[in-house]
Amino acid sequence: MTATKGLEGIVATQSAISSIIDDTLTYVGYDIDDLAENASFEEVVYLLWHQRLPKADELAEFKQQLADNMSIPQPVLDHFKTYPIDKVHPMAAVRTAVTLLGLYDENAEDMSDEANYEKAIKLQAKIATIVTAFSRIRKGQEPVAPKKDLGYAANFLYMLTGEQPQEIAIEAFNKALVLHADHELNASTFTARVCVATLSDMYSGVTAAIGALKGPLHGGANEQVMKMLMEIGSEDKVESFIREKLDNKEKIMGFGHRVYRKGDPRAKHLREMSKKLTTLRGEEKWYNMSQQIESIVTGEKNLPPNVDFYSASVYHSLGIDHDLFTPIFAVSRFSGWTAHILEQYSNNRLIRPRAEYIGPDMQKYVPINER
Ligand SMILES: CC(=O)SCCNC(=O)CCNC(=O)[C@H](O)C(C)(C)COP(=O)(O)OP(=O)(O)OC[C@H]1O[C@@H](n2cnc3c(N)ncnc32)[C@H](O)[C@@H]1OP(=O)(O)O
Ligand SMILES: O=C([O-])CC(=O)C(=O)O
Repeated sequence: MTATKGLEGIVATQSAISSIIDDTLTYVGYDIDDLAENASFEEVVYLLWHQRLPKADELAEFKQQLADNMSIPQPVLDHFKTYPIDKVHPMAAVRTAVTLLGLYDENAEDMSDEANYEKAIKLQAKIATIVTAFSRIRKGQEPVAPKKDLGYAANFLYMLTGEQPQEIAIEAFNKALVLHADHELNASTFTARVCVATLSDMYSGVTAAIGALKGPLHGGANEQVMKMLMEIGSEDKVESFIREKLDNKEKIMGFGHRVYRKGDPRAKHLREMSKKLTTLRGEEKWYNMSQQIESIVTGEKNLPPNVDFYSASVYHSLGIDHDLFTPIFAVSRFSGWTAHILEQYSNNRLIRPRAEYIGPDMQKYVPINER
């Protein structure tokens, strides 16, 4: 038995949800470029869960179901107030809140198909409220209740700020949600599938996935990218900063990918949005600095940017707090996680690989006073 480090290249399951073939990403066979230009996030969620696009009446009903399920139990809101608020990373808060939410779902343990689909709706609806409510409560603001007549992207921004968002912000945020929704067997989705393959419940599956997304080698990279841009501070400092990092063999956050070789197809959409939004905000420097970093890292290491790189300056331009970038990734990825959980349940087998043992051989127990 020989281990493959990081399971690189191992095909661990079959899935009909999304695919990455020759650097092209599709959701259920629809090219991500097509969906990014044309689809609403709700349509994409429906697509991932049903493996087909909704008809107009189905979409209207689906949007209504999401809007109807957005409010969260008062004890979950109250619980936020008990956190050591200035020390808690929002991803940790969200992880705890999602697990707490499970306690208030009387059908949490019901494993019927209908109950699991309903849980997926509830989770997708409520995660937007959890993230936005936590963001407000930690600033001493009251949470803002969702508006039933707003779409998902608009509602998120509305609940975050308490103000009707501008069309351009809704459009950009919707596109970002579409781009982050699913990505084959990435680390957090794999985590969710491993968890529920034991026939554990959906709340456990998404909680496990949040934990995996949080890390800086995965979803946590978008916050780190903004941290790096802030640390560099200005365009004239980019070159020396990045070259020093590369010389020290440090990783540049937002670059590289386990699967893509030529480039992440989502990055170009975010690059374009970054240019547009930073310009509108009069803060082109974040885009210019990002471009400079891209040209150095691509030139020196042949590593293209991934989805996390330009999403940083996009979210920053939307006025979003930097430590909310990864929770926002989670808001979108809930759709993919729940789609994969439903798929796993529908054709389940325990996921249990083997380890190549490299420890010492057959040792004899030594009594404690002889060690
Ligand atoms: C949504 C997402 O999860 S997208 C990914 C988000 N994560 C990041 O942006 C973090 C930075 N990137 C990375 O750490 C990696 O590229 C990963 C984790 C995404 C992929 O990792 P792997 O496929 O395991 O590649 P691995 O980490 O083994 O790197 C291979 C080589 O490329 C180098 N490398 C990979 N990424 C980077 C990077 N961002 N900056 C500099 N060098 C890098 C490594 O140092 C290594 O070099 P070596 O062979 O000389 O030691
Ligand atoms: O697929 C991966 O390894 C990481 C990624 O890009 C994602 O989850 O969107």
